[in-house]
Amino acid sequence: MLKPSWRRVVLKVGSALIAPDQDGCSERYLRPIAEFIQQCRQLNREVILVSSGSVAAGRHHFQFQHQRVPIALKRAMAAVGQTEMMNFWSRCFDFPCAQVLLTHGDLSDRVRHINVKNTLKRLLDHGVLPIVNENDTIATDELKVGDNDNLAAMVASVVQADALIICSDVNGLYTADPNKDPAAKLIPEVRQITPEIYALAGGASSRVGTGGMRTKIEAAEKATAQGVDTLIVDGHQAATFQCLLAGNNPGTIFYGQKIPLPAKKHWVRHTLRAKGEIWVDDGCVDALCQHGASLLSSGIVRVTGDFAPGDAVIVRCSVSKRSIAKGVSRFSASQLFSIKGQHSEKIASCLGFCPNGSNAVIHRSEMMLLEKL
Ligand SMILES: Nc1ncnc2c1ncn2[C@@H]1O[C@H](COP(=O)(O)OP(=O)(O)O)[C@@H](O)[C@H]1O
Ligand SMILES: N[C@@H](CCC(=O)OP(=O)(O)O)C(=O)O
Repeated sequence: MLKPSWRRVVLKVGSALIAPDQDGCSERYLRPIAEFIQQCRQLNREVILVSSGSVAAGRHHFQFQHQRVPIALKRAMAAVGQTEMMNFWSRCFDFPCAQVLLTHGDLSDRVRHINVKNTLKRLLDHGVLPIVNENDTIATDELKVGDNDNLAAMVASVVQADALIICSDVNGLYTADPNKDPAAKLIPEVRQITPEIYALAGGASSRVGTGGMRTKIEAAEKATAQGVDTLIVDGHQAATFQCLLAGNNPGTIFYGQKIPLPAKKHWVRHTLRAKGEIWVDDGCVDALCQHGASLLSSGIVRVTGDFAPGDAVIVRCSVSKRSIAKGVSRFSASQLFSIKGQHSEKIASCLGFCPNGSNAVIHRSEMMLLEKL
């Protein structure tokens, strides 16, 4: 059941709905989705659309028969398909649409992240429908989110949505891929995303989808951590949208956590990518996990990777090798190499300066424990 009070929703539409025949955009499934968006707005509910499909929509302009498309050609397909897709959506509405193309780099840089947030807010305030996609034409592997399920979850966090609705070609999470296992059963509700839930997910079975069920569960984990209810629904069926408008769940609902993660911690945990690892001793693991302490240099045994101050890192136990926490390091890898194992008072003499006036290597406000020990 959807919360009756929801006011702002992120709606993600997969490629198989935009260009089901890989022959340009098709109206077949988009009309009922467009009507749903219109009806939401009439009910004073704000919608942010995350639309996949630039590659699938642009593909027919290129003479290329193989299934595996080279990346340079994919970028070109995305460039032409994105305009077709935007034109298509714009024609569905009598209010303005705005194209918002993002990469992971835009969401992991704090200033650009805030710019994205402010722009989306202004668009919503002025009645414009934001239509978000990954900037596939320029995104490199390091800068890419890689799939629009995770991108939609990051957007839901940026705009503090009440719900994330992922429209797919399947009506929810099943006990196994229903396209492969006819005995698979729909799971209508998920309260906790555990490794067992991830184990149910297979890859994409359509020729156009990216990521399959796994990326949808990752998206649900990101969104629910910030209190956002997440639904996976079948975007092929007009009845799906009537059901949603009536406040019912037509597929699988992952319930938002009752105590959402604070925004900064959520960003560290679910948006930033770790650039290295800090290996710590048992005493340090205990201080972090049992006493909520900040990470100090004295507990550090080893540092791997190349990171700068402000980059995210994984904290790992040097004995069990388990990942303990993720946080923002206030020191670079090379600085930590000089101060590892040293008491905090020695930092200034080891480095010749104290880089940021603080002794914590990772302050507890910028660190997330990854598992309960
Ligand atoms: N446990 C599962 N439950 C439902 N679908 C699954 C599962 N495992 C794998 N899938 C596959 O995931 C597909 C949806 O993902 P994908 O093709 O990436 O769609 P989209 O374009 O909507 O993102 C389904 O068509 C289904 O074949
Ligand atoms: N950004 C890509 C879509 C990536 C993606 O996640 O696709 P899908 O699995 O169909 O939602 C595009 O517009 O072609």
